Amino acid sequence: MTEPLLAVDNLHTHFETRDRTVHAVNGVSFDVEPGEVVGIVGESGSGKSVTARSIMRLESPGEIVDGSIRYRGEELTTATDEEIRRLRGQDTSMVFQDPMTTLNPVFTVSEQIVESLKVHENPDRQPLREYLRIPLLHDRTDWAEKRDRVVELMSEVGIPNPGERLDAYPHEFSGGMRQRAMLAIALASEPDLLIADEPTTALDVTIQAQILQILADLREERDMSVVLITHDIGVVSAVCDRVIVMYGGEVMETGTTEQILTEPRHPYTQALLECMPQRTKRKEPLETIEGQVPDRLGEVDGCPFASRCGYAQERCRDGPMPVSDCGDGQRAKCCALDRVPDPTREAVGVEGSR
Ligand SMILES: Nc1ncnc2c1ncn2[C@@H]1O[C@H](COP(=O)(O)OP(=O)(O)OP(=O)(O)O)[C@@H](O)[C@H]1O
Repeated sequence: MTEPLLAVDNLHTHFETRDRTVHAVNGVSFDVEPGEVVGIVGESGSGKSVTARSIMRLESPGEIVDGSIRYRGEELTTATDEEIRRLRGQDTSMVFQDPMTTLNPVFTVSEQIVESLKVHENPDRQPLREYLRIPLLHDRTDWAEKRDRVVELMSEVGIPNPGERLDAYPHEFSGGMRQRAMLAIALASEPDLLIADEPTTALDVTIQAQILQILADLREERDMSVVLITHDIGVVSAVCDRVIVMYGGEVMETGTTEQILTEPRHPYTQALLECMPQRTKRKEPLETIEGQVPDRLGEVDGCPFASRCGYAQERCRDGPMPVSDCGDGQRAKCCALDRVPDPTREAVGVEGSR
């Protein structure tokens, strides 16, 4: 069997706060194959961003305390700073929800794309502390030779008339254009894996659809893998091949996008789907999941969703939950599956459930 591009295995990332340890990521495992788009979905606070940042080794002030992250078979949890710089400069890129906090306001967008091209050529230019802020340009000598590539990248991400926008600063771009600019910067390093953390959350639905289409096109054209993080399960249906549903720092369910959207087995996935605006009739109030995401992550015995779950019973509050194989690669971490309605059986009118 060939090695996946990315293999996350039993990852635990903790934050030490003044009075306790936050188990933000609590035993997360998943793979990403070359050219695959994997969505990580869950409510706010479920551990999606910390998982993504741990993969990029940007978990600080958190700490990876257990588990493994392998990229092309290379272990990242024990990698040196130099190896991590090389990974970020040449193999993986990340885009964040708010481009304004990542773009440097005092340099033009095109200069920042050039900087990313230079980091790709020489990853040692990129000290860790500079990663989240685009490093200052010390010289502009390569500008002329890089100009054509910048125009190409800007047009690839749908920035209209890129040749006329080379002198534009981030504040002269709209929100959607800034997110495209961030994508161009991320793509300049020709990554095989792009991690996009809520890239469309701040955008209106039309622009959101355009950015998702760009991601889908890029995957086709570049055979790039994407990990797309979103709290909106509707977004995953647009581009993802596979979906990982997270809650309370743990993976609740995984499956193909079709399995998750049409045959969800875990009560949490079913509840998330019921809350989708697309599934609510017009004029009816939006559904919500009762209760709150647990704030004492990792300190609850049993399933973190048990306190909000309509199917929970005594054994759900005791010990680690089993992961059940639901068939065709779909897996759910739940000990009450025999009580949860099975949408596949309901659809054909079969009594009872698996
Ligand atoms: N610097 C930090 N110090 C302490 N706890 C943190 C820190 N960063 C994140 N956490 C905690 O880790 C948990 C997971 O956070 P994370 O940001 O990964 O959630 P998320 O699913 O991405 O939600 P959101 O979409 O709101 O970012 C949360 O309980 C959060 O409060």
